[in-house]
Amino acid sequence: MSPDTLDLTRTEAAHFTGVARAAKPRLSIRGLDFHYGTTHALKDITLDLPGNQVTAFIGPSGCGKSTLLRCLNRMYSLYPGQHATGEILLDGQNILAPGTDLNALRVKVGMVFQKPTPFPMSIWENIAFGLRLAGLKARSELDARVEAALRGAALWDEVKDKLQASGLSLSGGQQQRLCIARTIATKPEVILLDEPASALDPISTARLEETILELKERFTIAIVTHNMGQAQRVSQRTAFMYLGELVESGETAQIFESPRAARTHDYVSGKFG
Ligand SMILES: Nc1ncnc2c1ncn2[C@@H]1O[C@H](COP(=O)(O)OP(=O)(O)OP(=O)(O)O)[C@@H](O)[C@H]1O
Repeated sequence: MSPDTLDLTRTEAAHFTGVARAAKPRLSIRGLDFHYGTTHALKDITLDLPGNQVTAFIGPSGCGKSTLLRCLNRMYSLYPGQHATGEILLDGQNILAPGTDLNALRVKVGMVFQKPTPFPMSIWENIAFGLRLAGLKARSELDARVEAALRGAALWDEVKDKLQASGLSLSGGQQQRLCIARTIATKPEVILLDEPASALDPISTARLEETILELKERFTIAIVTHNMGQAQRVSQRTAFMYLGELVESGETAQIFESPRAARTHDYVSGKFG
């Protein structure tokens, strides 16, 4: 179901999909279509992600949440046969345009995956690795940036006395915060989180959610989550998707308390999932 099928005016439709309300978008998605070969996975998605806010992508399995996230840093470009059309504007530049510098894009738009993926190296090296690739060499500067990243990911106090221990020796929740530290070390503008707590216990999940709320002060964040409580706790805006379409988006409280579309209501109230 799209706003068109509800017979809305263009202004109402813009309001309905959150385009009119989102102040100062950091990312603007316009008319995005995505294909895996012949599978049409995203259909005419238009959505703004405002800066310094968390936007949650929710919807039933297979609706296209992860695909939408993977468009935002062109992750799909690594795979043959996957193809996006439309526009995704970051700082006014269409990142889907041919000739986009994908390495530079992925520094600006960092990503954290479902399962923690620390490199098999020390905690310090996990973070210094990307900084070195970005050209940093001085040990004192690397130390300072490693510490700042670990503090930003709320991990410093737990690891400051064992920076040379393997990243793989940390708990699952700590590993996920290490991956966040690795991502923020290179100072991205946007952080993409693909079900980052799905492999974590409740205490680690709560810690991660606190970290996400702290990070939004400095970054623009998009999170895919199946957990409706989590979407309400960490996000300021929510986009509900169904069968590759964006059904509606808006402030999180509005989506959960007074959704406009019947299908959104049914999903957030647990009638299907
Ligand atoms: N590599 C792929 N090749 C072909 N089709 C794919 C591929 N990845 C995903 N799809 C299809 O694209 C659609 C959207 O998938 P996507 O993974 O984005 O959904 P999702 O909402 O993130 O689902 P889930 O909540 O189960 O992770 C689905 O129909 C899926 O089968």
